[in-house]
Formats: sequence, C-alpha cells, structure tokens
Amino acid sequence: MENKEKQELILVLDFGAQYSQLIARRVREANVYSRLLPYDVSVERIKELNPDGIIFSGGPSSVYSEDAPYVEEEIFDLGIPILGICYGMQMMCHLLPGGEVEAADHREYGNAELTIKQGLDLLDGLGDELKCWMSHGDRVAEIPDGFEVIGYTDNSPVAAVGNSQRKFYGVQFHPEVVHTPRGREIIENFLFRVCNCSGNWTASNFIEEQIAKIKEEVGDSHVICGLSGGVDSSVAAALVHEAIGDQLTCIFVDHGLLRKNEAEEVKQTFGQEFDMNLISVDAQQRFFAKLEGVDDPEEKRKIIGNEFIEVFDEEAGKLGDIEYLVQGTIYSDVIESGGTDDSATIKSHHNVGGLPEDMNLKLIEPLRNIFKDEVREVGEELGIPAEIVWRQPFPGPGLGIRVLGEVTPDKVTIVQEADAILREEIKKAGLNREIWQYFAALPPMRSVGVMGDERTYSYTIGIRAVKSKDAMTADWAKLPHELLEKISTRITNEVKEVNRVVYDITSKPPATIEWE
Ligand SMILES: Nc1ncnc2c1ncn2[C@@H]1O[C@H](COP(=O)(O)OP(=O)(O)OP(=O)(O)O)[C@@H](O)[C@H]1O
Ligand SMILES: O=c1[nH]c(=O)c2[nH+]cn([C@@H]3O[C@H](COP(=O)(O)O)[C@@H](O)[C@H]3O)c2[nH]1
Ligand SMILES: NC(=O)CC[C@H](N)C(=O)O
Ligand SMILES: [Mg+2]
Repeated sequence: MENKEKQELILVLDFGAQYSQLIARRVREANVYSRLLPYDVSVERIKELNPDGIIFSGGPSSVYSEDAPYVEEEIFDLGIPILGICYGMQMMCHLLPGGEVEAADHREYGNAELTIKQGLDLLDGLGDELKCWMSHGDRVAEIPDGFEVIGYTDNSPVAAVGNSQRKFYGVQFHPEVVHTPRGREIIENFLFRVCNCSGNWTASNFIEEQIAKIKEEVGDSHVICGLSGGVDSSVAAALVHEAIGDQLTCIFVDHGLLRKNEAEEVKQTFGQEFDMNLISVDAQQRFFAKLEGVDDPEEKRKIIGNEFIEVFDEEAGKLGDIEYLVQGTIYSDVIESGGTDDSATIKSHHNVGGLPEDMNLKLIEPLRNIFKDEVREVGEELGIPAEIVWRQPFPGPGLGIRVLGEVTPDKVTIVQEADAILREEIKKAGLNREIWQYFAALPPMRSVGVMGDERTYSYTIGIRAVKSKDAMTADWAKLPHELLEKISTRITNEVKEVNRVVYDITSKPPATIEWE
C-alpha cells in the first residue's frame, strides 16, 4: 500500500461536549476521515496516527477549575494544525503563553452575530457578518502570543482567534451545529485551507482500503462470522467476503425466534446472491425445548444467550482450523464500552453472545470506526439489498422477548404474522425509515370479543413504535389514527387467534422499548 495515496485523517479530541460526535461527522461529510478520541490520548499515539489536523471539542469544564481536562502540552509542538471549539479554544488559549481565560460577565447561549475582522484562512469567504450559535460562560480575556482576534460578538470580544503561522485556530461558537448555518464552510476551511486536505474519504475508498487491510492480515487463514441478517453483521460479512471470498464462512443461527421470512431472506441474499459459504443452522427445536415452561424474562434471555453460544461453538468446531472471527462492531459499540483502538485476542465477547474462551479467535472488525449511517452507506455501496441495509435493529433474543411469558411455536407464529402486517403497513405509509423501531408483542392474556355474532376469547397484540436516536431514550411514535386503524383491522382479520389490538403510548423511560 506504499504507493497508495495516504488516507487523510482528522482527530477530534473529546472534552465531553454533547457535540463531539457531531464534529467528527461534519468532517466526514466533507469526505475527510475522522476519529473521535478521548482528550487524554497520548502524544505518542497521536504521532503514530499522524493526523493532518486536530480538533479540540467543547466541554462542560472551565479551564481554571481544579480538575479541568487538558491535553499534553507537547501536542502544540507537533506541527499539526489545531482547531479549538469553545472549551477547546479556551484550553488552547489557557495553555499557550500569554493567553488567559476568565468567567464572563454575561453568559452567552443561543444565537449570536459574529463580526469577522479578517478571514485568516479559517473564516475566508464568509463575508463580514455571520450567524453563529454560542453556549458558554467563560471567555478568552487575553489571546496567546502570536495570535490575532479574527472575529467578535457583542458579548465576546474574542469569539474567534488564529495564529496562521502555527496553524492554530479557535472559535468560541459551535460551527458543527445547524444553528451556525455556515459552520460547514468553516469546518471545510479548516480542512482544506488550513490542513491542506483534499477530501479523499468516501464509502468506496473505505471499502478498498479495508479490503486491502483484511487481505494482508488474514493471508490464507480461515475466518468465521456470526451473521444475523442485521445491518452490522451483514455489512461486515459482505466486506470480508469481498476481500477473501471462500476463506470466509458465515454461521447463521435460525433459533425459530426470527421475524416472518427472515431466515429465508438471509439464506437467499447471502447464500445465493452473494454466494458466500453460509452455514444455516436450524436450531428451532433445541431453542423451543429449552424455553419450554419458562416464563421469567431474564431467565429466557439467559437460556437464549447460552444456547446461541453452544450452537455457534459446535458449528465453528466442525469447521476446525479457524483463526479469525468477524464481528459487526460499530463505533457506537466501541464508544459505549469505552473501548480502545487495538483489537486483541478475544475471550468472551458479548457481541456474539459471549464466545467460549478456548476458541481464542482473533478479531476482525472492519466497521469499528464508523457510524451506523456510514455502515449503511458502505452496505449500499457493496450492493446489499435495501431491505437489509435499512432494516431496523433487531434484538439477538428476537421474538423470544416479544412473546411475553412462556414461548411456544404457536405464539411465535402469531407475533410473526401480526408483525409482518405492521411492517408492511408502516412501509406502505412511507414511515419505515423515520421510525426507529416498530414491532408487535404478544402479552400472555386473553380477552373477550365478538366476531361474526360469536363470542371469542383470544389474544391481544400490542403494537410498539418508537422514535429514538440511540435507543437509550425513546418517544412513542405519533402514528396517524388511520394507519393504526388499518393495522388493527388487518391484524384482527388476518391473524386468527387475535381479537384485540392495543397501541403502546409509553416512552422510555419509564418503559423500555422491548416489553421484556
Ligand atoms: N441469528 C443469528 N445468527 C448468527 N449470529 C447472530 C444472530 N443474531 C445475532 N448474531 C450475532 O450477534 C451480533 C450482535 O447482534 P446485533 O443485533 O447487536 O447486531 P446485528 O444483528 O448485526 O445488527 P443490528 O444491530 O442492525 O440488528 C451480530 O453482529 C451477529 O454476529
Ligand atoms: O442485540 C440485542 N440484544 C438484546 O438482548 C436486546 N434487548 C433489547 N435490545 C434492543 O436494544 C434497544 C433498547 O431496548 P430496551 O429499551 O428494551 O432496553 C432496542 O433497540 C432493543 O430492540 C437488544 N438488542
Ligand atoms: N460549550 C463549551 O465548550 C463550554 C466551555 C466552558 N465550560 C464555558 O462555559 O465557557
Ligand atoms: Mg440484530
């Protein structure tokens, strides 16, 4: 890869701002690859990564408070351009000689009008006045030696600073949020004028590069992947398959708790269209057998999780001689688990349900540094069908936690049928990409109804549809009444064992998204 164009890289150091991820996204939207790292990443590590520029995010701290987070000061000696945003600018000014930060008399939240004194690369081409968005209580009182004030607002005499020689810049406002309408241009100025990036990062470049990397690492070894048909594992598998073809074997476990037609779709797409080595394990009997008579949700989850590992382990064992395991770990997984960069030999990893330690496989996680929507972009570029790329998240235990109480094959069928109708109608209404997750659940109760002059005593289906950003909190979706009516009518007409449909109007918290 020596003669290949170097992949440009911008590091975003996170000081705990709400918007850190957004900064990283904005950079990538300009086709420059970016990574978010904790603020205390060592200068050694930064040198290794050799970025084209560094952005310091905002953050809740004040630079003069006792436990304020700082970078190692040697970072300023690397000759790498730096942009500090809000806290990031304050910290830079505080650490560099001559600079001083103090609590401001007036806090500034919301919109402000920036007057640009001079462009100095960062603000070039933006005119004299700029709408910007502020959220701060501290301000830069003295700028560091060699710096100039390049913009100010009514409340902030120092709202933007720069040292064009050292290529250090700071803005008190937030160019990454939409409320700074021309913020994108400021970020682009930093990337293209200050850091001299060319913008060479796209989904197809990413794919090319990952393929080269995987080939080099894997050599002639054999690789397995737990394929769920979900977005992440599908895209990871397709990418690795593109790299090493037949050396990859995917293992798909049909635990009988999948959605209607899901098993067929996965086999069709990956086994036939992609022509991957796909072992599809029909494990329905053994899952149902283990779940018989169990109605406690936690116990059910444990049983499903354990059985999963057993099946997976058995199949991997049969293949013998496997050196690597592909996982669809994505950036949010890494951030959530506070993980670091270097993938190591695994022990038990919850992501594939906790693989046994003695499997001792090395991990391949090609999606580790990208976001869900970028994963989807890569998936589209790889030619994975839209139904899979745009699929809503689906929990590992599947319908096992949507049939409340004891799980039986009959009950699973009821949920599958109702869920298929719900999905069809939501899609027809054009809401499928807008709603985070929507599904049917079957409570363990019956109620009385009347159908065709006959008394019925049948099941109730609960419909859940939520909007969310990260599944940590969720709002119930305000579906149009006509749509709900259609769904209800179809379910009671077409799913024989159901005589009542209810809509879940609880948010998370206090409820959770799933019912178990
Ligand atoms: N039925 C299954 N067969 C094989 N592996 C599975 C199955 N269900 C889950 N897995 C493994 O567990 C991992 C975690 O599942 P998870 O639901 O978090 O991700 P996903 O299914 O790939 O994507 P999504 O989050 O979009 O559902 C998957 O990436 C996959 O490797
Ligand atoms: O892979 C998974 N394995 C699980 O055991 C599991 N339980 C819940 N979920 C999904 O996580 C999100 C939040 O769900 P809750 O609000 O119900 O906790 C929602 O998107 C849920 O669908 C799971 N995903
Ligand atoms: N949004 C920020 O980064 C705030 C920085 C600092 N805490 C201030 O109030 O000025
Ligand atoms: Mg899934």
